[in-house]
Amino acid sequence: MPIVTSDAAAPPPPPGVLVRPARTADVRAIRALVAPLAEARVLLQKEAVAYYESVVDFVVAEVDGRVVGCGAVHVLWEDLGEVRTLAVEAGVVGRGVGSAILVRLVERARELGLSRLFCLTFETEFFGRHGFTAIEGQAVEPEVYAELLRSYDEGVAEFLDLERVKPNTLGNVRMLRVL
Ligand SMILES: CC(=O)SCCNC(=O)CCNC(=O)[C@H](O)C(C)(C)COP(=O)(O)OP(=O)(O)OC[C@H]1O[C@@H](n2cnc3c(N)ncnc32)[C@H](O)[C@@H]1OP(=O)(O)O
Repeated sequence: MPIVTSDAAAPPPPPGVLVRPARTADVRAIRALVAPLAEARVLLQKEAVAYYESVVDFVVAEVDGRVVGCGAVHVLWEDLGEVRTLAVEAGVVGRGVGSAILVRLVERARELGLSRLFCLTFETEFFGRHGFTAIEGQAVEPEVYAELLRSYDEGVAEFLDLERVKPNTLGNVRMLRVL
């Protein structure tokens, strides 16, 4: 399957939708978006402090001044990042908000100098339309894998597919996009 390396075919953000970097004051809204999805085990459950610590990773989508979606790109290694916590309010799905967030995250990944983006998801069609393809096995060399094992981040444990987190990731697909 060919790897998509451009967003030329990506739809523009829908009218009235503003995608912007998150601020600390958005953390409450981000947590409210994530809560039901974490409850349903679609997204990883995290403590409030983890959102403040990673707020610079996040963008939010705003409609009429209200946050209706969020997403983050987390750097894993020199060339590699992970799309995390992509969520759109249930009443707004299917209107292009998720795509607008993901397009912005890909842009952000490129600005950071990343050349590959990983994600772990049930939404394989959505990510597939954005150039991600399913991968088997690890996305990093054994030397980098060994370095990443030193991380305390639960998301990194899931990226590494460690035995202890496998119950959390059951049914998720590992996907990668070359930027
Ligand atoms: C790495 C991770 O974070 S994995 C976790 C991913 N998040 C989740 O699973 C949480 C629950 N799901 C969600 O929050 C959302 O469904 C998301 C984030 C997956 C997608 O967000 P949405 O705003 O619905 O995305 P968007 O509207 O851009 O695209 C969804 C579908 O709607 C359709 N669509 C897009 N724009 C429009 C539009 N303007 N009008 C009608 N339909 C549209 C597209 O065909 C698309 O189909 P696809 O999913 O087969 O590609």
